[in-house]
Amino acid sequence: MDIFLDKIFKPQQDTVDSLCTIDFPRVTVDWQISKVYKVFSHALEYIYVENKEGLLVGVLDQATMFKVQSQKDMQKDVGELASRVAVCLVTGQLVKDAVSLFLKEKVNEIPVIDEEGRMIGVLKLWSLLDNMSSILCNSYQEISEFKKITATLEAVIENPYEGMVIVDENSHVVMINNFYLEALGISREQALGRHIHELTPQSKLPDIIRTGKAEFGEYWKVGNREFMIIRAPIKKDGKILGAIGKTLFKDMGLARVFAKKLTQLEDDLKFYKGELRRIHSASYTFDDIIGEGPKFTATVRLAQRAARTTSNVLIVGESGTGKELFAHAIHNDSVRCHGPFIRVNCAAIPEQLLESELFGYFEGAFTGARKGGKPGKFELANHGTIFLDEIGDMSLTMQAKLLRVIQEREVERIGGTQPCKIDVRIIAASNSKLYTMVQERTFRDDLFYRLNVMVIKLPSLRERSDDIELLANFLVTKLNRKLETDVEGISREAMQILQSYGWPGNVRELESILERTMNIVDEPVILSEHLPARLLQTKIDVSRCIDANPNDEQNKLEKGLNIAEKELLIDALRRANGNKALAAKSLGIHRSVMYKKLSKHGLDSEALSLELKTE
Ligand SMILES: Nc1ncnc2c1ncn2[C@@H]1O[C@H](COP(=O)(O)OP(=O)(O)OP(=O)(O)O)[C@@H](O)[C@H]1O
Repeated sequence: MDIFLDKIFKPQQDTVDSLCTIDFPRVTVDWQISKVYKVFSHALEYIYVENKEGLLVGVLDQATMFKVQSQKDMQKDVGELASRVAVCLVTGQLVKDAVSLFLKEKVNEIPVIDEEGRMIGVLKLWSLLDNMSSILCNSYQEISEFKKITATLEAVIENPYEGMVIVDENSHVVMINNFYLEALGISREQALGRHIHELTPQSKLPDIIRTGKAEFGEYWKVGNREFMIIRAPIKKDGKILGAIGKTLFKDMGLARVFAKKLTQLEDDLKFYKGELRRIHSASYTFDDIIGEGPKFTATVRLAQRAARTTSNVLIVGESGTGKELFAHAIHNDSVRCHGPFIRVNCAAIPEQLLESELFGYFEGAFTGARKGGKPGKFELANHGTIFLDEIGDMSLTMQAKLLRVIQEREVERIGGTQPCKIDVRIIAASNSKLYTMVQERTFRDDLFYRLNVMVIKLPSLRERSDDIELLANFLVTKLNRKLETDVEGISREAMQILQSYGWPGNVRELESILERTMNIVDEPVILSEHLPARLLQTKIDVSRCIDANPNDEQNKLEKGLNIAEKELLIDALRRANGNKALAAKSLGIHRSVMYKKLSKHGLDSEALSLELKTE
């Protein structure tokens, strides 16, 4: 203790002198101390404030009753208490129940902190009432805590981008930030403690206190500044303690930018929702299905009947015969037309992924499982239709799982424990091999019979060559839209070639040949020579072009020879890997003759490379 005394207590005469005037306001005592003082005055407390050097620098009001009568006494008194002052000054903490040797009283010491948080002195207090001093010390501790919270709150409120005002239950301002003060054009002193209507007559905070209901996104104008604001009641245990008013944006300019971004986001969302709906919806109806032959129209009628039932449907047919087109049309003609249409190509999805694609999975179900999990196609198709294309390519294990889904009408995500009920109609499609597969036991017969409730067999294009002209003309119109071309039609001769071809790829092949031809023709009409050589080959083989129309005035022999010549040229070039000199040699003609003939048949390098590629 002596060490502290030596270090800290160095009485100075002039300081002690000045104390005699008891110039209290010279000491910066923050509001907490003022509050403590108020309590003291009732309790007949004696209070004085020492500075860091341990000297008295002020005595609080009623404490003028303090027993210090002379400068000498004062010095003595201060000296007596200096030991505890030292402890307090060093630690900066409250010292409770210290015993004053001089006064023979219990003394409490509270550090005096200035507005910048520096400790400028120590407040000594001792009570004539025994426990009063410690009660006051406890209040001091609580007040200190409160001060810390207030400081944090003030830091939060002092947001340079938002205005904020807090009123008590009587609508008197208890807190207000600089932004708000600036907007109002007044100082903090002018605002604190005043009724909010004195600052902003139009404020609705009193209404918020009355109703207890918050208001969001309200428009508020102060001076020439406009804001969007929210007003909300401050409640504790159901009781309204006050209200808060807060601007949402620094100004309306920002609000407008925000609103614009929001609108943009909403538009994007609408677009993506639309896209998703489009992806998950069926695009075609029965009106898009072209064909007038009796066999084909009977098939369409059967499909229309199937659409109106709730049964599963199996569509069989060669590749490109329109199985998916029919599935779309059936869905769109069914009661589920407003539900999703989900397509799964069982052949395109690797075996190990098919299960998770169809049934989905939970997060962490397996390595690489997406965060949050993923719904399966069956879940996505709920209340709609799932189209299982190429179902014959599904493994026996998956077939068993699919059968369970069909029977139980529920799916269980991988990694899950609870199956989920689904309401999905299945349309499956396969090429005609499915029957053979059942016989060979590579396709489960029980599943086959579950799917085989309504069977739509689509004829190949060969079987309905009477529809080729109609289809080809329909496809030219469709492709003109897609390619932005103006092809007017197909010449009679070219049409005859199309009709005599075998079409192993069915309508899809017809569509792709027309697309490719339309991309290269300059003439308004597709002529026979525009068609790929493999179609011409068929024509020569069957010699139908020449025999087709006996009334044709043109030289049929010459035409046939022309076609044969073109085909021979292409064939020779293909064998020579496109090398014209070699091809000419193999045909026994001069290279210049070869060039002339290529030009005669419109086989410039672009057309030629297409021809060579197609085979
Ligand atoms: N009757 C038709 N009328 C109009 N377009 C058709 C017709 N049949 C098929 N198409 C068209 O032919 C193309 C192939 O049809 P789709 O994909 O439906 O055949 P698919 O039998 O499902 O083929 P795959 O078995 O290879 O999946 C599509 O562009 C489709 O629009």
